[in-house]
Amino acid sequence: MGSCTEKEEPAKRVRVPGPIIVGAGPSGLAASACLYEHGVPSVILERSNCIASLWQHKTYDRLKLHLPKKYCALPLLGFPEHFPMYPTRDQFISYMESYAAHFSIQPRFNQSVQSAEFDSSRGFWRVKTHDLEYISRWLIVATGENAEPVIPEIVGMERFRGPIVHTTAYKSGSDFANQKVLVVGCGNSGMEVSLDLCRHSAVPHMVVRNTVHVLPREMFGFSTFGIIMALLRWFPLKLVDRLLLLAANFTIGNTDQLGLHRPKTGPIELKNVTGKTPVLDVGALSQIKSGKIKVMEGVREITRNGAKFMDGQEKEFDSIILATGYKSNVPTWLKGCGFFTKDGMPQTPFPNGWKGENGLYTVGFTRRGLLGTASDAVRIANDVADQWRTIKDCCNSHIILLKNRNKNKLVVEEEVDDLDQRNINRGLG
Ligand SMILES: Cc1cc2nc3c(=O)[nH]c(=O)nc-3n(C[C@H](O)[C@H](O)[C@H](O)COP(=O)(O)OP(=O)(O)OC[C@H]3O[C@@H](n4cnc5c(N)ncnc54)[C@H](O)[C@@H]3O)c2cc1C
Ligand SMILES: NC(=O)C1=CN([C@@H]2O[C@H](COP(=O)(O)OP(=O)(O)OC[C@H]3O[C@@H](n4cnc5c(N)ncnc54)[C@H](OP(=O)(O)O)[C@@H]3O)[C@@H](O)[C@H]2O)C=CC1
Ligand SMILES: O=C(O)C(=O)Cc1c[nH]c2ccccc12
Repeated sequence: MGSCTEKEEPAKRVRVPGPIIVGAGPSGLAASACLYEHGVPSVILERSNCIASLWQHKTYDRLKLHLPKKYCALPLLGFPEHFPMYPTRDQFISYMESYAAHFSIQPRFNQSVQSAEFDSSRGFWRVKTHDLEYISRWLIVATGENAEPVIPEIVGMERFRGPIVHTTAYKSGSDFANQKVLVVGCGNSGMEVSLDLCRHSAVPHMVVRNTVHVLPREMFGFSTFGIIMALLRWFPLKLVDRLLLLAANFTIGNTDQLGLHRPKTGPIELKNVTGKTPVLDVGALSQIKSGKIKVMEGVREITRNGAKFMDGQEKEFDSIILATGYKSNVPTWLKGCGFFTKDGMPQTPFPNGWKGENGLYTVGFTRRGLLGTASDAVRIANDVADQWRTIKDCCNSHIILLKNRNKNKLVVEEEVDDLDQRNINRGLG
């Protein structure tokens, strides 16, 4: 038994000359690669045992990118030519693996960051995991907008006799074959999971409690996202939204009759303002039209055998899938810093949310998918590289002078001299 008076062992300290990056998803890898290109070493700390863990561990088998690959490429190295326009999950993971290998990125796995705090007296960040404390002048937050599942509290949930799983744990409809399944949520996950369930002879009932924009993934032979990007170059946002909705009405018809009512705000304006992604339909809509996916109003309560709905209906279900989205986890570990909202998103909106104070940066919090990640990563690397060069030049010519005059400024520089740069690039071996 441990006693309260027992002294805690001080954590072993690792001095990192370049930035510490938290998270080895696409954003962390992109930031590290861009820094590497500038000759700046970095260390990535990842809680999981692999890169792109969201994609490897928390997504379903049938997942494909829903934007064309050219809009999902990370900086400096694109997708292989032979990949299809919409790469599969496995192809995306293989792209991430080659990306990391190409830029010699070797994250430190099983290093879940428990706290990070700026030590203003020393001028550096202290980043703690269960066994180590990392120290650096720069901290790059790359833990993502999807770090944790959102699990709503629905009345009666504890009573339900069947399984309740979030989409992060959903792999395939084969686990639900011939079942009646309640899918809570109608974002891209809810739609795609419902479609997958149909393909495994399950009967999905999808809860649509609110308004939702559904757009076809392609219109007139072009990707809808490509059309959006092209229109945005020429026209104001509101006009682009109106054109988009005209075209969507023409191609998929009025979704109102299906119980899918559109928000008053257009799809791209809504995405920019709230982060709510429009559904890019890959087949769910035709299953809704044919009645194979049943659209339900909001859930009033979960019962032992099923659910009661707002419109008074009651139905039995074998399983419940929560397609209720994700949230950031930054507030749980980043301490004493007002840069993030209580929801773990940067206070400053895009495109200026990538840089905070005291060497703090964020990559992948733009609500603009992998395009946003790429834009952040390039900016961060340019900014850090400028400081890196200044420090190096300064250090080379004035090292003795500085050592005597300003000890604080030298903390990082002494470490640069101490550590073997090649090892650092490779995640400290
Ligand atoms: C199902 C799905 C499909 C998507 N499809 C597309 C698409 O087609 N196109 C597009 O542009 N965008 C898409 N997105 C949005 C976005 O591009 C992806 O979520 C992308 O993975 C974001 O990359 P990221 O590195 O910012 O975050 P993540 O991929 O979530 O990576 C963050 C990493 O940080 C780690 N981490 C979290 N907390 C800690 C901690 N405390 N300590 C250490 N490590 C930590 C996590 O384990 C994870 O590995 C999709 C999102 C989802 C959920
Ligand atoms: N192929 C691809 O590339 C895919 C991409 N994605 C992306 O992943 C991200 C996350 O998507 P997703 O997982 O769908 O999450 P979203 O946040 O987009 O959607 C969550 C859904 O759950 C609903 N919801 C939340 N709580 C409740 C509740 N208590 N009762 C009823 N409904 C509830 C929301 O409704 P409300 O609007 O009323 O809050 C919304 O419909 C998005 O950016 C998406 O584009 C996801 C899947 C596939
Ligand atoms: O899939 C996502 O989460 C994305 O954020 C990709 C994305 C960025 N901007 C968009 C506009 C319309 C549809 C998807 C996206």
